[in-house]
Amino acid sequence: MTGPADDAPVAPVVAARHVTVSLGGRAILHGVDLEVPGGQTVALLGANGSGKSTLVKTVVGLYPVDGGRVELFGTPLPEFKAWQRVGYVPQRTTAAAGVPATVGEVVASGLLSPRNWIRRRTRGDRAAVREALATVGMLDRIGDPVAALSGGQQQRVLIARALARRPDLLIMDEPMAGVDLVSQQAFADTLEELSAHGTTLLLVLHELGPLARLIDRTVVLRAGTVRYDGAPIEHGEPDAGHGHQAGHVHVHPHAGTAEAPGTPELPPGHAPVETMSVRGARISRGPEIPRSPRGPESARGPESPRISGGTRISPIHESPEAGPAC
Ligand SMILES: Nc1ncnc2c1ncn2[C@@H]1O[C@H](COP(=O)(O)OP(=O)(O)OP(=O)(O)O)[C@@H](O)[C@H]1O
Repeated sequence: MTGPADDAPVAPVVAARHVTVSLGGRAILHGVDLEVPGGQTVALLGANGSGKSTLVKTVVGLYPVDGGRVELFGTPLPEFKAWQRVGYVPQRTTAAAGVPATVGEVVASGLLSPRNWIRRRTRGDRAAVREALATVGMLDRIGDPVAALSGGQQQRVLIARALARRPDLLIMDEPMAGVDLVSQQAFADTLEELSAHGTTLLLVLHELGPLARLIDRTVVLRAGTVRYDGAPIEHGEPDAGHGHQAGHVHVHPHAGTAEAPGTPELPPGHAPVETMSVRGARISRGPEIPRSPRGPESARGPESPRISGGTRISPIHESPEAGPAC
């Protein structure tokens, strides 16, 4: 029998509702709406300066909102405490940051919050670190100083740092930047495995590239507003090279269904899709096509399967201000 709880709507993992953000006295985001249901993989695209990093930083609580609100797993951000469920890899800086730490230490730091920084590592922590490093193909470098790694390898260490806490939501800001092609493919495989286990992925990208096969949906920002939200498209830059008007966006080949009759309407609250080209044809609206096998209910609970079924780490309880691993 189906009880009332079974019928209860499942909250999106990420919900930004009419979010407005100002930085340095300038409005950067202008009423952005974004909902990411559990298990979905969303690419956030847009030109330089369109507000992608600002949006994801706002989602993880690094920037305050002027207006609107953000919810994670159905909880308004000011009350959100389950940061162990969230992994965040910022736009590439450096994993070394002048600190003479080893790869293993940097990854292990992702398991700690400011409140438990000096607690001893448990066996479960060590297993989580090793598993995360194996996932990004860096386990053999666990004892090396991060400063000795290439930029791409440092990026993989930062990704492992986020993976170590086995997040239900993983947000990454341009994770492919500076990563060589072979590593990009390996990284795409890693994300695919995470996604298959129900991890929700929000990825800031300039183009889909090797991640194209994973992407369920693309959202394009322009000048701090959502200009496209729908089927995967390769990139959200104006396409001068193809003779279309500036502002048109290209549809990824997988999005061919956008041409099909009976194209579903965008859900309420989503920005209308601007005119775009689909294999040479012009359409004015694109469907949102979430991958069906993983519905919202697939957002994992605490006992859901993890990257490879390894030893689980103890949950680390953090204060709301502690923020995600980043
Ligand atoms: N801390 C800040 N203070 C003031 N302005 C900022 C700050 N951070 C970003 N901005 C401005 O906000 C706008 C959006 O920047 P943001 O980094 O979010 O864009 P982006 O789409 O991520 O760009 P990119 O692809 O180049 O990383 C830009 O005009 C940028 O100069």
